[in-house]
Amino acid sequence: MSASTEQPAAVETAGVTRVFGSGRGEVHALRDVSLTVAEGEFVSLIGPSGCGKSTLMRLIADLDTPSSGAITVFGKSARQARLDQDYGIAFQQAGLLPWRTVRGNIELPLQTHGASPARRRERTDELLQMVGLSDFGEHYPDQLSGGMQQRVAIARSLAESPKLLLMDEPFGALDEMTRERMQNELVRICAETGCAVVFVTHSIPEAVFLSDRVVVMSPRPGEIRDIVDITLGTAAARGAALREEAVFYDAIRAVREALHGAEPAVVRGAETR
Ligand SMILES: Nc1ncnc2c1ncn2[C@@H]1O[C@H](COP(=O)(O)OP(=O)(O)OP(=O)(O)O)[C@@H](O)[C@H]1O
Repeated sequence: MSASTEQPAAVETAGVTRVFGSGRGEVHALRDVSLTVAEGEFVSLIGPSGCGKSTLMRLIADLDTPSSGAITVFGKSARQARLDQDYGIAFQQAGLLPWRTVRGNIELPLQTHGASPARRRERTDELLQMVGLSDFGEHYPDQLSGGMQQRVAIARSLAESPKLLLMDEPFGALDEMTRERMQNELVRICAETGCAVVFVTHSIPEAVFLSDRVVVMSPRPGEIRDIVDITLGTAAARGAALREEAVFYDAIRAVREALHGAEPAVVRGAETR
């Protein structure tokens, strides 16, 4: 992906290691993680609790710095990509500004990039409808449930149709029906906008439904244990009916086997339902 004639990868991590603390308190969170996410590719990270998934996301988003190794985003340093706001972020904690209304939060990226008030209103209306919060535009984040706050954060991350989305368990606090609806929407949006996504989840079916590749990580220190190619076809083929099909279950089994390795161990923190 880094050849000069090709487009730079959406994300490239090369030998990324992150060690927290020092001496006896050292925690090796990630070891030698090399991963390339192509433009337009949907890649999920899955692995046991504490294996460094969020750490990797924070490093890509330049909210933290690797102990060694390098990260580029569209060929730029992680820092430059953050300053240029080259991607949308939806992380576990919604990260909304409590003093702005729901509408004000969703509009923020549009405002930063100088969209006109009319354009902002139109786009925000669209997004509010998409995440099922049309009646809550004038509410403040602390007036919403955790799942509603997450949906606001997802709407905000999509506001500018970015070429890259960094999503860390964005659907974790949603009820099952809303979660499936948001998954369907995300597949549609990715097909429409051609955006790349790096997506952290504990749910194997969710990873399989959404992804082109599922990156399976080992317990701490997190390393890439395996990468499973998911060949379920284009967005059009990934309709709700796919969830009932044998190929879907085959892909789930492949990821589960990669996650559990040789032994059928119970991997804490990874849901197989
Ligand atoms: N700022 C920090 N200081 C010290 N240790 C940290 C810090 N951030 C993360 N860690 C440690 O690094 C390891 C990886 O944490 P991380 O949150 O990335 O895991 P995760 O795979 O996202 O877990 P989960 O699936 O439970 O969300 C954990 O052992 C955690 O305690």
